[in-house]
Amino acid sequence: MTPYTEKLQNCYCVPLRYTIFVLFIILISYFHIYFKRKQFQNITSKIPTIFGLPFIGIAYKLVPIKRFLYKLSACFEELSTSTYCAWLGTDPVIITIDPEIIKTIATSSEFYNKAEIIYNPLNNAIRDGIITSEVHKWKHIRKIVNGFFSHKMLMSLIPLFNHGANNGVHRLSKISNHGQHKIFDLIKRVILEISIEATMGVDMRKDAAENYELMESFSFLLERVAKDSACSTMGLGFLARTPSYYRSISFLRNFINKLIDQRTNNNTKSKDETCVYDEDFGKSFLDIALNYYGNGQLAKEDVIIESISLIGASFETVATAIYSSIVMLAMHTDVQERLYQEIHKLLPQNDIPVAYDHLKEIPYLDMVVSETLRLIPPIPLIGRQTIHTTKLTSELILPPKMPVLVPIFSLHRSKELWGSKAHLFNPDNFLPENVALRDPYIYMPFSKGARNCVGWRYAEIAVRIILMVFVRNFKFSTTFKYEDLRFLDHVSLWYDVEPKLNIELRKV
Ligand code: HEM
Repeated sequence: MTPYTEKLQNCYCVPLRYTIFVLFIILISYFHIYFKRKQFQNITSKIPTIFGLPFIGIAYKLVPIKRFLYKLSACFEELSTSTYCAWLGTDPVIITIDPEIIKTIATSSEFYNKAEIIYNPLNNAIRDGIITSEVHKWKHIRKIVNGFFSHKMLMSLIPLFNHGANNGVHRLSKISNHGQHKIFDLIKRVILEISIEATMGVDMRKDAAENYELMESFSFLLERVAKDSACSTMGLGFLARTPSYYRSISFLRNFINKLIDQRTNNNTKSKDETCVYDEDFGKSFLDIALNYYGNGQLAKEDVIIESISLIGASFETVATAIYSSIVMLAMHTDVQERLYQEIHKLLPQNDIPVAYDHLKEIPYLDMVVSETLRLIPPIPLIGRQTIHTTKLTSELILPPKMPVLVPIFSLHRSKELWGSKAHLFNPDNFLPENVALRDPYIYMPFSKGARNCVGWRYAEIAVRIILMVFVRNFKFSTTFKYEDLRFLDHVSLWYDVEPKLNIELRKV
């Protein structure tokens, strides 16, 4: 072979080898997709299915996160269905707002596990805690955590909720009567302080700077986890796990570790000075958890993880519920006036603390809060997955580990389920006679069944007490239009643009 022909051969052979290699990869991928789709044919042939693009499915439609909730909702209307299957990455998921199916996944022990496809990013950040853990570990932890939410414990927190509410009034007063303000951060701070006092038994108000960093770390982490979820379906989750993401995790862990050490030291003293409770009443979650740690039923790592889980799960959700209720009242001043009258009649003097019995005599507040949680559910999307092969409906048999997602946001706004005015704020939706007519599984801000929100009673009491104190002190208004509200899924629900509010101090 002459040097010329050898050069010519090399010149053609290298691209040819690459072409064959690429064709081979395409062929393998084609067969992979073909067999994967065939494997799920007994599901995809029975319900409307969106296959999307090979390997990423419809994941590209869900990024940016701004469109995520709205896209999920739109598919129900486009496909005229209450249950559809969509390929997210290389796996199919069932997405449903069908109350019958929701009842099955909420109540059947076959669906106790959380859907890995959406919870893995949270599990990466807060390893194997109550929110994401698999059924065996979850049962053990849930039993321990349930202890913190007994009636007696919740009653012991009422002075703390009142104290936190008054603290909020003090801070809001400083910006009242001075134009429109963003107040979500202020509310989040107040609620974070309450959450930490309740769960850790430590007064956080003294350490404002650390408190702020803590709030920022939680919020940043939730935002990263949401991005991780969206990108992971395309295999790009690592893009969300930046150095700041790891710094936030380590900041939170160190913070909780420090509190645990502080608390363990204090517990050895005869009288605990940092504990904010009356000794006759309950203890903090940390006290209970440390007890289990002491007798070997919980590892220290579990105490750290469950503490982060409880603070994380409680503070953004409760803050969002309170802030959203205020936004709704500011946008619907007739509702606000009626609510004020109800509260004023019950508690004519501003300095009387709200007691548990007062909460039984505020039906209109109950309706306002329920309607707010319908339109603006702080957790907009949940998901479970099968443990074994399981019958979901008479037609659908699901293989193990098949995820079923419930977009609570879409469920609560479905015109099929809530009527043509489903998108509008109307507390009358929660008049007892209207509630009695509805399927209970079309409303689930706290989820339902054994794996529902463990803190729902805590949340209901805290939100009501704080709102009563705020509404009796201030009149809220805004120029922001209800129709312009848009929401994002950052694990918890976020406002795309936060409405500014006018806060007017009421004359007593
Ligand atoms: C308005 C406030 C709240 C709302 C709307 C809310 C909503 C929810 C929802 C929908 C779930 C189910 C999540 C899922 O299935 O993935 C959940 C779970 C959970 N929530 Fe809440 N939550 C609120 C407040 C709280 C509070 C105050 C705490 C604790 C103090 C808390 C602790 C938890 C925990 C630990 C779980 C996981 C339970 C388990 O898997 O066993 N939440 N919450």
